[in-house]
Amino acid sequence: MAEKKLSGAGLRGQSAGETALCTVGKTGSGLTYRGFDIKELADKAQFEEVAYLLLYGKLPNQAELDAYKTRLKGMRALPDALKVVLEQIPADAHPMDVMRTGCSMLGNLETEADFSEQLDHIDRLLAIFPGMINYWYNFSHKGLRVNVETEADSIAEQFLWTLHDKKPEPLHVQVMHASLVLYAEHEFNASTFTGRVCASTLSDIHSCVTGAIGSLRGPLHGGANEAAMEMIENWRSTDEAEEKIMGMLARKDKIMGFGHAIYRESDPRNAIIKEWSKKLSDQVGDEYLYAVSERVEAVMWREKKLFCNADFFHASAYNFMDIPTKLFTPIFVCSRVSGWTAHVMEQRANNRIIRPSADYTGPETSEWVAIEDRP
Ligand SMILES: CC(=O)SCCNC(=O)CCNC(=O)[C@H](O)C(C)(C)COP(=O)(O)OP(=O)(O)OC[C@H]1O[C@@H](n2cnc3c(N)ncnc32)[C@H](O)[C@@H]1OP(=O)(O)O
Ligand SMILES: O=C([O-])CC(=O)C(=O)O
Repeated sequence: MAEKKLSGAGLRGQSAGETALCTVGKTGSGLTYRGFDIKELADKAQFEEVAYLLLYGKLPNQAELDAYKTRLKGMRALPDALKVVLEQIPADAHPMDVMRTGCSMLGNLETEADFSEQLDHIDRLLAIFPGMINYWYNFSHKGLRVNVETEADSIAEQFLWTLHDKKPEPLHVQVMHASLVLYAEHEFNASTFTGRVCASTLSDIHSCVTGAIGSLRGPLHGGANEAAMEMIENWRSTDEAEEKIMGMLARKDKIMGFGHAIYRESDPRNAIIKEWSKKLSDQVGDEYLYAVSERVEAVMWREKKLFCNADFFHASAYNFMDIPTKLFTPIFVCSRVSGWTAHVMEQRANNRIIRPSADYTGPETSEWVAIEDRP
């Protein structure tokens, strides 16, 4: 199978370094983490197993997994000073800005003094992020100071538990595990590359992750799951969806949740999350959202040969689990922090400052004009 032609702007098709963490689109549509196929990981692994694989270099055995989960469970508490900051952030703030601020604040409170401490800080970020965003969400939207030191067994369960302030149902936890596995790592995508550039200056781990959060926020990257939801939630029938998509294509609008910088004919994560979305749709008795999503998928392929990326069916899947749309991209952060930080460690282990060149397009020479003589 021919690979997608990768050339032109956006550094497309240029190698910007080496990684042992992930391959994307090597066979046109494949995705592997340290050689493991994404389908197998999403079907069989808990998110903590995948995080361990990325961060510690191998799949954990049962004793290692149990110990890792216990370690993460013990790292969930929010420092009081972080709670104070979270309580200042208004309800109409974007939750990705809350993630960015929360991560940065933690960097002030628990600064990485030496790279030898990196794994402690990384595990702390993994453990704290779900409770951090949901503490802010519940406080700002409901005046509730939610307990983040729950009995949740995993990061997947912790997210849902701290969001809804109760133990979630097993099916939802299973879907969250799969979702977090799918989002964990993706080679040199924009947010990971941001993190690596920051790491290459020998900056601290919180700066690397804070920068990566900022890059993930945009609708061309992680923000697409929210943007897709905001689009499809307005449509009550498949015919309405088709009519609206045709109109958007005629106006040359970008359809969020479609297309990819590397994959050519499909994103392997889509089939997996789509299947979960269908299961959840049946469970909640949904009458149109899944069908609307499927019609949009069919029309986009028929009209443009554009396929759903990882974000599109995540929108309906999260919606069926009663997750507010504005929290979709923060879930991506709770997962991708594993990949980002694995890349930071990889960069640090074999570092040279990332500093490419630019093709200059400005004037050859400019003549100085005194300020009083300028037009
Ligand atoms: C987890 C993730 O981050 S996955 C990505 C999430 N982002 C989105 O879903 C946003 C929508 N998609 C996009 O904007 C793009 O497909 C990107 C940013 C993902 C990739 O961008 P590129 O690599 O530049 O796309 P690509 O080179 O394949 O584009 C080819 C053509 O298809 C068009 N196209 C690509 N995606 C879309 C889309 N979603 N809707 C409409 N047209 C599109 C491009 O505008 C381009 O048209 P042109 O040749 O007339 O300029
Ligand atoms: O690889 C990319 O460009 C975007 C993406 O799918 C991801 O980061 O998961």
